[in-house]
Amino acid sequence: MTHQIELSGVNKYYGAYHALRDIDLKIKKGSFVALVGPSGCGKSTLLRSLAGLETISAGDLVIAGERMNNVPPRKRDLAMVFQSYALYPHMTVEQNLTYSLRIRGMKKAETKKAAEEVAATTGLSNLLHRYPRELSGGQRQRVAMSRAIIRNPKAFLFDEPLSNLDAALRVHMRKEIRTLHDRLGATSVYVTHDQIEAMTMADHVVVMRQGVIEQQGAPLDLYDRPVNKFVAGFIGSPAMNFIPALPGPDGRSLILDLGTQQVVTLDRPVPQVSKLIVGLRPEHLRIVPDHDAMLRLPVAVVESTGSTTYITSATVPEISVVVGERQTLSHGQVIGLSFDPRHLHLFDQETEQRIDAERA
Ligand SMILES: Nc1ncnc2c1ncn2[C@@H]1O[C@H](COP(=O)(O)OP(=O)(O)OP(=O)(O)O)[C@@H](O)[C@H]1O
Repeated sequence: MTHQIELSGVNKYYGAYHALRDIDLKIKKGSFVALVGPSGCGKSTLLRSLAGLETISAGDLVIAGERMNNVPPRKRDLAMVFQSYALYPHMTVEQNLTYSLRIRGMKKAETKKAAEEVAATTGLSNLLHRYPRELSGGQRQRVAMSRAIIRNPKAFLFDEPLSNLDAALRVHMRKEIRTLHDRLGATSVYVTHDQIEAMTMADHVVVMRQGVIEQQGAPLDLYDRPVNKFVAGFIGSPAMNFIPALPGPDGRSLILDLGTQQVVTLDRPVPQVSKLIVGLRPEHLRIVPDHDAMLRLPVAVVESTGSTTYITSATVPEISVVVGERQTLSHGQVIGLSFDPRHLHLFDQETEQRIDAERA
């Protein structure tokens, strides 16, 4: 069996509110899947439905080949890791780790051995006798994960586990969770609203909006070929620039509306849709001498972090540009920009769906 978890036609209502709409999702054994989307899109509801903390209203949920729609959470054999670590404060790390084994009647000697084994994997061997209040945020997070690992579940379900941690620790824990996942050969489902977290940790990213899966696939496939304007704007940081445009009369150019009109000529036919949106990622724009420029924009703001310069144009819509080199630019100065036409994305302004030039 290659799929550890399969959802087909899953719908969830909270009263009249339709929180999950026709969800089809297949999660391969051993894969790391991230559910990502803005607040309220339904990602926690989906995760909680897998865990059995919510009952689905329609559709099928199959885990390791068994239909699980009405199976209670403890019989699903999944382990949930929350952002609030939910550790028992009056228990040591070892007692926290072995609690679930003890209530199932496992002998003391065996639970001790199991705790030591897991602690060796997660780097907690020296901390087994401490209480949660004696641990750092990262260590508590590791205890929470170890407590899930010790149960040897069919899959790990993570609900925004890193959102309480500071930025540096979050980056560190990202790597730690991914390394653990690889070492254990586990199946993991990870909820986050942070697209960078999703892109860097997961093999398969599921982008949700208003209870619907908008797109799913390998992280870089979503970046390279977003199916609509929503996914295009959600994946990538800083966000993709969107410019209203009309097809030019020669069939190979676009008339961009940046307050003033600017015409760019492409290497391919432009789809003859009455109104388009052009998508250009900030990192795909280059500053070039005026005679090579495809676009000319006045500069509004220049911010430099040392390694990277962020430029914002004084146009409507604003255009963001990210370059590696340092720039000495002044407010109001006009810069020439160029880009590889392969990096240009086109969307129908009406439907906001991607349009491919080949289909024109
Ligand atoms: N028990 C409930 N009763 C009614 N509506 C609910 C309930 N739980 C969640 N919802 C609604 O369902 C929608 C999806 O909620 P969910 O918690 O899954 O979103 P989310 O994507 O995880 O958001 P966040 O990132 O803010 O946690 C929201 O509009 C929420 O208000």
